[in-house]
Amino acid sequence: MAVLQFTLPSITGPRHRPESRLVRWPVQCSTERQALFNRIAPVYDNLNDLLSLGGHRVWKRMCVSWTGAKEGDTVLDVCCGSGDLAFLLSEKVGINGKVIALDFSKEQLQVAASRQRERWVEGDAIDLPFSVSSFDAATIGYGLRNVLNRKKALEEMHRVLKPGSKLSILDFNKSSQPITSSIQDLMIDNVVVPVASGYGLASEYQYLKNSIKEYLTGKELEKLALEAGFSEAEHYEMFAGLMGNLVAKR
Ligand SMILES: C/C(=C\Cc1cc(O)c2ccccc2c1O)CCC[C@H](C)CCC[C@H](C)CCCC(C)C
Ligand SMILES: C[S@@+](CC[C@H](N)C(=O)[O-])C[C@H]1O[C@@H](n2cnc3c(N)ncnc32)[C@H](O)[C@@H]1O
Repeated sequence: MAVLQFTLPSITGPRHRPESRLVRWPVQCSTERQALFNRIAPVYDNLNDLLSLGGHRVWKRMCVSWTGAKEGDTVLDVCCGSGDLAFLLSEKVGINGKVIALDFSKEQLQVAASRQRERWVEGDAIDLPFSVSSFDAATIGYGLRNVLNRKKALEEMHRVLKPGSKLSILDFNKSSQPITSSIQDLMIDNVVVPVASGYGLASEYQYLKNSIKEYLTGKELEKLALEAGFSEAEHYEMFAGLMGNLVAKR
């Protein structure tokens, strides 16, 4: 059985930040969001492992499995961040396949590029620099919620996918069950944000909570995917409804 190991990164970063660096809600513009993910890039992976006790790696494996990606495929990971999903996709497509990973955060891409050889592209999810029907599968993990124009991003992913291929969208689940929503809030308010504040990132992780509140439910995501042109869309809840994954067919 794999032993989960967490390297507790040294607590770095300014404990007190000038007012101008605090993240205000709503984070209305793309540049502010870009800056937020640039700031959290150095500790992003370690905090995800620590705060989810490694659980996010299971949820990401499920996301990739739902794409149906196989040996030799050419696949895309949008909002790739530090590259977790891209690495899992490269396991699926093998040496004969190709993984392209896109993000608009330079810092996140630098972390990813330091880890593996995938093709890393700096770009915007709402204006993908790829031709029509380029990919056999695509993922977007914990990304769509952070994109301002979500429908445009879905339309772009639809455009670059081959007919019949799948898009797998992993994110927090905006639950319609009050108890689930309360547990999510409790974890974020009492664990996630306090731990992040030790790294001077309290307001960045408070943004996380606000963005989940502003996100779409599973049913709303299914509807938006169909409106964006996908022929089928099915949302699956995971981990007692705290996480969710939408699988959309081109
Ligand atoms: C990989 C995960 C979150 C990625 C992520 C997404 C965002 O939009 C952010 C925005 C701003 C700052 C950070 C992020 C961000 O990290 C999911 C796992 C990591 C979560 C931070 C922890 C979630 C904890 C669960 C709500 C409950 C876990 C219970 C149990 C201990 C496993
Ligand atoms: C929470 S991280 C998710 C990273 C990775 N997919 C994972 O599962 O850990 C969200 C990522 O989306 C990127 N992002 C947000 N909006 C974007 C956009 N419009 N275009 C490209 N990347 C974007 C951020 O820079 C960040 O790296």
